[in-house]
Amino acid sequence: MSPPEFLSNILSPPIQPHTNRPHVTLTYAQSLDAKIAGANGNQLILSGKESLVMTHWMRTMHDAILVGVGTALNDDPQLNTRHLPPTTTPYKLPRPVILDSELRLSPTCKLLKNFKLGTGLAPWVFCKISDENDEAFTRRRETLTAEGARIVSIPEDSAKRLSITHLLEELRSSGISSLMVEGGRQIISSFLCHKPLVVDILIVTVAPTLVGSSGVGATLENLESLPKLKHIASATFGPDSVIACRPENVGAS
Ligand SMILES: NC(=O)C1=CN([C@@H]2O[C@H](COP(=O)(O)OP(=O)(O)OC[C@H]3O[C@@H](n4cnc5c(N)ncnc54)[C@H](OP(=O)(O)O)[C@@H]3O)[C@@H](O)[C@H]2O)C=CC1
Ligand SMILES: Nc1nc(O)c(N)c(N[C@@H]2O[C@H](COP(=O)(O)O)[C@@H](O)[C@H]2O)n1
Repeated sequence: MSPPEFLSNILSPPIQPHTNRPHVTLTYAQSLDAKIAGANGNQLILSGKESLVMTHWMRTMHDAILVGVGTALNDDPQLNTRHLPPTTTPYKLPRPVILDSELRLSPTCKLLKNFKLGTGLAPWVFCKISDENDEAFTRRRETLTAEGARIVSIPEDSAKRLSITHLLEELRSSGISSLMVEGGRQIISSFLCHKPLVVDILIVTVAPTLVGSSGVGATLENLESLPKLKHIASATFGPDSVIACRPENVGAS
């Protein structure tokens, strides 16, 4: 069993990292009207089973998979490869990575449960550099560590968000060559609009569904902040269209 040709063509395994950061694949599923979730952020299963399998193949092709704490709290994701066909050789599992300044991740989340059951890698949780007198923060750190998470403190950027530059450098020096970023909305915007560009490839599944104006849109940013894209490839998986693009001028190592 191997990934669909669509993926092996555009991600040419093994995916090559840059000197100081992993290769970054940004991916998400959206409705025809560009919504990634329902009203109040309700999780929607937009992908049909064929494109979901494609996404799980994509997960096996990356060393790590990142979501924001908004998604971790809202969806309680597993970020594993359970939709792939059974096989005798286990599939490579990506390292779960969560961006979580305040350590709000639940100690009972599925990512930590899967780690304890031996069905997932220990999550790496990136947080802010805290004041050592912040006892509540220290307690949350100790609790998550006891449950198996690796907690990594990194600086914030000028907008008081965890610095994507520091995150990517830290991942690269921890042996992560390829990172798949799955969302949610704020994370998609931060990665897409980061200067210098850090997204190597954008792979979007478009499901033939309408969500309406109460849904959560894929990006928060205005047109001027968003990169120009060059189309790389498209394919259909069941009823869904999957489009791969590369931001123009990405690639500095
Ligand atoms: N259809 C799809 O493919 C997907 C849909 N979703 C949907 O997206 C929604 C969640 O999106 P959203 O609420 O925006 O949450 P996100 O998952 O984007 O997480 C955002 C949080 O991450 C933390 N964070 C830390 N550093 C950064 C940074 N540099 N940039 C951005 N965020 C950072 C912040 O919390 P703090 O300040 O506490 O650190 C922030 O509030 C859910 O409804 C989910 O279902 C999610 C993934 C995929
Ligand atoms: N590919 C895809 N299609 C959808 O319809 C989705 N809602 C998502 N969401 C992302 O997948 C995470 C859930 O992963 P698990 O099924 O728990 O492994 C969710 O948190 C989003 O990141 N993706």
